[in-house]
Amino acid sequence: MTAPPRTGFLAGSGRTSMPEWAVELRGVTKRFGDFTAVDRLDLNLPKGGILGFLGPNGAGKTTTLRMLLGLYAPDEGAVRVLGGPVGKMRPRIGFLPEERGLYRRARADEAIAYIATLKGLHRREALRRARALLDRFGLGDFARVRIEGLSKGMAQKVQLLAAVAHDPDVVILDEPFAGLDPVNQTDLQAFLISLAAEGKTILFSTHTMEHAERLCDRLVILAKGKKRFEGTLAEAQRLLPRRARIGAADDLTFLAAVEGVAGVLAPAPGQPHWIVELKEGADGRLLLQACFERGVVPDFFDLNPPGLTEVFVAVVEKANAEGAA
Ligand SMILES: Nc1ncnc2c1ncn2[C@@H]1O[C@H](COP(=O)(O)OP(=O)(O)OP(=O)(O)O)[C@@H](O)[C@H]1O
Repeated sequence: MTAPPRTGFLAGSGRTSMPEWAVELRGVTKRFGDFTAVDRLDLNLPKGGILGFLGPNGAGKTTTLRMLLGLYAPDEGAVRVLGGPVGKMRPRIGFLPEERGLYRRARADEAIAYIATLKGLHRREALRRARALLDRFGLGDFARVRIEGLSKGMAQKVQLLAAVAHDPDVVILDEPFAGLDPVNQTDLQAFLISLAAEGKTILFSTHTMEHAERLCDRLVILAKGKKRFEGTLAEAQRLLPRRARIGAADDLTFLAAVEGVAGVLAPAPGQPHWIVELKEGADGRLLLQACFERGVVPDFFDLNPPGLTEVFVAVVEKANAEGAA
C-alpha cells in the first residue's frame, strides 16, 4: 500500500510505502506484581485517521500507550508499530506523555528542537521546524521565551509540538486535552485533524467524550484492562437500544401501547426525561402523535441516538458487573 501524498507542513520525508497496520497488539498482557493492568489485549489499528482510546480511571490506557512506546515491555503477547518492533520504529512515533514536563529553563523553540533531535533530526532543521510550528500555532512571539515563562496551556501546546516536530507517522497523545481552555481545545482539535489529513495515525486517550465524538474515526473502550468495545461511533451507539427521550409533566405510561414500543421508563431521580425504548424499525414519530391525541404537549422530544457518554457508562457498568459476578 502507498501512503497518501504528503501535502502539509510536515511534508517531504520521502517515505513512500507503509505496512497495513499502524498498531498491532496480539494478546498483550501487562502485570504489576499480582495486578493485571492490561489483560490479553488485541488491537489492529489501521493507518491514517484518528483513534480515541477511552476508559475509566485505572482502565489500562496509559499502560497500553507506554507499551506502544516501548517504555514498558509486555509480560505476554506482541506489540508492533508500522509493521515492525517498537524499538526500531520509535523514531517514527511521536508521544505526548500524561505527565507533562519540559526542561523549564529551556526556550520554547529549543525545547521542541531538543526532542526532535533525540528522534534523529539535525539541530538546525529541528529549530527551523520548531519555529515554524510555533508560528503556525500562534506562539511565534514566544519562541524565545523559557518554558517557565509560559502559561500552563501554552507549555502544553509546546510539548505537543515537540511530539510532532520530527514528522512522525504515528502520534500517540495521552490525555492531550487535559488542562487546556476551550479555545486551545478547539485549536488542538483542528491540529489533530490537520495531522490526520497529512496521512498520520493519531491515537489519543481522553476522558472527554465530546472530543472523541467529534474527532475519532474509531474508538476503543477499555475497562479493567480488557477491551470492551472497538469500532466507529455509529457502532458504539448501536450497543444501546433505540429510544426516545421525552420531557413532560404528565404520566406517559400510556405510550407503552404505541406500536413498536418496547418499554416506558419514568424519569430517573435527577433526570428530567421519560425514556421510551423502541423496537428495531419502530417509527418514533408515533410517540408524538400519541401524545397529541391525549392532549399531552411534550416540552422536549429527542429521537437522536445515544451520546458517547451514555454508551461509555453502559459499557463500563457492564464490565463492572462482570467483575463483581
Ligand atoms: N508502575 C506501576 N506500578 C504499579 N501499578 C501500576 C503502575 N502503572 C499503572 N499501574 C496500575 O495499573 C492500572 C492501570 O493504570 P493506567 O495508568 O494504565 O490506567 P489509565 O486507564 O491510564 O487511568 P487514568 O485514566 O486514571 O489515567 C491502575 O490500577 C494503576 O494503579
